Amino acid sequence: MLLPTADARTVRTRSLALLKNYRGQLARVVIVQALAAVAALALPWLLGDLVDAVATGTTVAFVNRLGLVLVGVVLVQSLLTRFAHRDAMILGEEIFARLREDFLATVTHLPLSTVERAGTGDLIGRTTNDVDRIQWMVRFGVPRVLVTSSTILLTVVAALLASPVTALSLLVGIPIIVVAVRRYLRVATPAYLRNSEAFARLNGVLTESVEHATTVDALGLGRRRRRITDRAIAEAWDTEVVTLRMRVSLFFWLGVSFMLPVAAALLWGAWLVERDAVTLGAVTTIALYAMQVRPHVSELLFWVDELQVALASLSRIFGVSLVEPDRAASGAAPDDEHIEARKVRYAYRAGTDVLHDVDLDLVPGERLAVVGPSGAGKSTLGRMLAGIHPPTGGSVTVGEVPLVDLPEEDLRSHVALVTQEHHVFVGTLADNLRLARPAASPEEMRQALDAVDALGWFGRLEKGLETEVGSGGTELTPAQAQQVALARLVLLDPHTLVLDEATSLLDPRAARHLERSLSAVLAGRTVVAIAHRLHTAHDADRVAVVEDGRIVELGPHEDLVAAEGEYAALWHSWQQE
Ligand SMILES: Nc1ncnc2c1ncn2[C@@H]1O[C@H](COP(=O)(O)OP(=O)(O)OP(=O)(O)O)[C@@H](O)[C@H]1O
Repeated sequence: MLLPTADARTVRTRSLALLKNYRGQLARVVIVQALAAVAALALPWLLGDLVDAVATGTTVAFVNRLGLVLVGVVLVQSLLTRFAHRDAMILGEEIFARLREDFLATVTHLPLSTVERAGTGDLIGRTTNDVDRIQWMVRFGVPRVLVTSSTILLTVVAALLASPVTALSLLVGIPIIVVAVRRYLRVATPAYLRNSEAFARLNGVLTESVEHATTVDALGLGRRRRRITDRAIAEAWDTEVVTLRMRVSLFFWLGVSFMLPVAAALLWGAWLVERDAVTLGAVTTIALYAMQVRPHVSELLFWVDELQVALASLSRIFGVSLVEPDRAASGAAPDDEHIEARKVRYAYRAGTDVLHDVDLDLVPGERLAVVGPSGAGKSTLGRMLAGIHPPTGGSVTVGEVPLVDLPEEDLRSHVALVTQEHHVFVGTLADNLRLARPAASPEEMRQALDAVDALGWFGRLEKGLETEVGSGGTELTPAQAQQVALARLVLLDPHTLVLDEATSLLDPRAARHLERSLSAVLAGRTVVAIAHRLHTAHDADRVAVVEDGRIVELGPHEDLVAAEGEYAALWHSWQQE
């Protein structure tokens, strides 16, 4: 199931709402551009006057004066055009920045379960390809559409003012444009969608072959992969031919419609001049306007085409904000640190519960180990206890308030999940630590690193907290990355921690060192440890045995061993290993 896409109406209302924030700037761009266009329109007008003056007889001084005025007009027009372009580009950048920030805020608050169900590929496609397409449209398209449409409008108005009868010739291309563009728009969007889908498939096939080249080689799949690739290329080729044919036909008819007004202005003008209905100068003016408006109409239509692609991307981008939130802060505040799960059920897919009415009462300050066979539901229970997903049934509460009723930032100050994924974000070490507590002082961050036994390597960093880390910066080892994550927990300071296989992926030496760091972090907190090595269970205050989504045994290690049940069997077999 993919993330939703917004319908045309939503795209329209959201785009207008976005543009509304820039009403002032938009008006400024249009006004400056209109002034530039008026200056540009003065040229044909003055040239028309010149032709008339020469035709009826005039002085050299008049021609010189008009020449000077023409130079002045060109200068003013260039200056105004420059300002109009600059303002339009700044506006484009600001609109795009706003769109991107809003989108990022939405994406980072998406319910995890929805992203997991949709697959990260869809979201990544939207945050990269679609954002790029919009960027192109907003940065260059929006300013150019403003510029070209205001120029076209003013040219037509100026032509009508200069000589209404002759200006009629400008309209002859319109029926052809309307028919060609309407036909094109009808087929363009589905054709472009098919085209991008075909290229996405081709990309997938190529990436798969390259990424798994050794497997392809080992199993002798070369010929088969080539056949699949050829098919994908053929499909991409076919869709590309369709879109190209579409464009060639469109641009042929547009070319005709652009040339037609110039020819019409000359023929119609000549006919009118012969009958003394208009002057030669008026015909010159209109013919020049017809020439002048051509590139603008052509550019506007180019952007109309690009707009189709951008609108498809916008509907995918706005679609992300249509995802229903999986929680809403109720405003209730927990009055203690007691976490309790009551009749918790959870289904990743509707109708297939992986947890069945789980009850668990955590004693504040205790260490609880969760053990059980693979796929029993341990991690899912851990995620429920940390408030990552809202349960499908039942509730997990802290101080009687459901975890999912707390604002996200409050939730993390109560309970946090520690997994083996420790991403180091691009930025400084301080940026990475402040993710947990934005207001943390350098001293607090240093103390947090000290608490997790990281001062050794930290002391060797020349720039200390200001060291750039993450991809492209100083490379941190997996153990160091994990210590940064643990230092973040110290800063976050939740009273309860859920550890999911926190140290299992590291080599034993690093793991022992990290366990020391970890125990410093765990001191004084309630801890739920999802245990894969039973010695964690042995050291815990209580052990919960999960099987098929149920807690089947719960109690201290000694009691469970004495009871000779599931846990005792696991314990004995682990000891024998
Ligand atoms: N994101 C997911 N989407 C769909 N099903 C899932 C997802 N994550 C887990 N499951 C399923 O839920 C059940 C419980 O999985 P869970 O990871 O909670 O078990 P576990 O006891 O932690 O297993 P392990 O020790 O192997 O990690 C399994 O059947 C698993 O296939």
